[in-house]
Amino acid sequence: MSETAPILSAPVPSAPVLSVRGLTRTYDTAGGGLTVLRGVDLDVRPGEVVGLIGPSGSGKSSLLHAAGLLEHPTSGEVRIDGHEMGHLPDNARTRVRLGAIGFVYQFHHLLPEFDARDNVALPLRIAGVGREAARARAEELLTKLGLADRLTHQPAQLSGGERQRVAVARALANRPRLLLADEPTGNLDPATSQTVFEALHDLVKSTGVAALIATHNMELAGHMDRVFALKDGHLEERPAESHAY
Ligand SMILES: Nc1ncnc2c1ncn2[C@@H]1O[C@H](COP(=O)(O)OP(=O)(O)OP(=O)(O)O)[C@@H](O)[C@H]1O
Repeated sequence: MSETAPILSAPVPSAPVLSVRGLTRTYDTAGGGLTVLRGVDLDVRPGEVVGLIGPSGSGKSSLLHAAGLLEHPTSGEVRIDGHEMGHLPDNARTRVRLGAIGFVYQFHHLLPEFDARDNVALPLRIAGVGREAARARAEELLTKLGLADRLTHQPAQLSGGERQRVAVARALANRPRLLLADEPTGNLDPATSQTVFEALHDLVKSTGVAALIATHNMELAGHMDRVFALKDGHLEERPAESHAY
């Protein structure tokens, strides 16, 4: 597969990048069914940074996992670029996930034996991009993230904030349509969180990727385009400047 191979057929005109409708998620537990999502609707459009807040255990990760095609919801629809994902066979869902969706987690999950550039190039190499082209793309992204002088540093030689910026670059390497981030700054001090968020935010705006970011950081949530709180399994949009739980 080349870097430009289409992952999905053409986007449905004017469809959001991510569209979730009537999403429910019930886990089987020893104590019986545990329902954490009770009918979630959400759209995220190109270039939008949408925040997801809510107390621990409210279902933020569950929503991201369903939106990112890592898990099937119990019911409801997940559409990417207007295409319903629920009926796709697993190999097609995996292909969409690898090509159209980028993930950033609280912990960077970088490979310790690879330097920053090769960590970012890895998803491109997996997608079949040649070594030099993959490295060039990695350098371009790392430079945009202010890491031009850290290309050959291994993760252990980077600060926490630098590692998270490398993780952001890796998530965007394949030019995904959708970026999903689960507490991307949850492990960082407030000043570093701000730096990482600003870098991520600028890249979202300049690339037009659609971003959904789960966070406990209300300061950062205040800088997002829209913010939704998960409460009792439902999403409630929070008006600007009042992103409180
Ligand atoms: N595989 C699973 N099996 C059973 N219960 C689960 C499973 N995954 C999550 N849960 C439960 O579902 C609820 C929601 O979990 P989830 O991780 O989505 O919340 P969260 O809002 O992301 O929390 P946090 O902010 O702490 O990361 C929690 O009560 C959790 O224990």
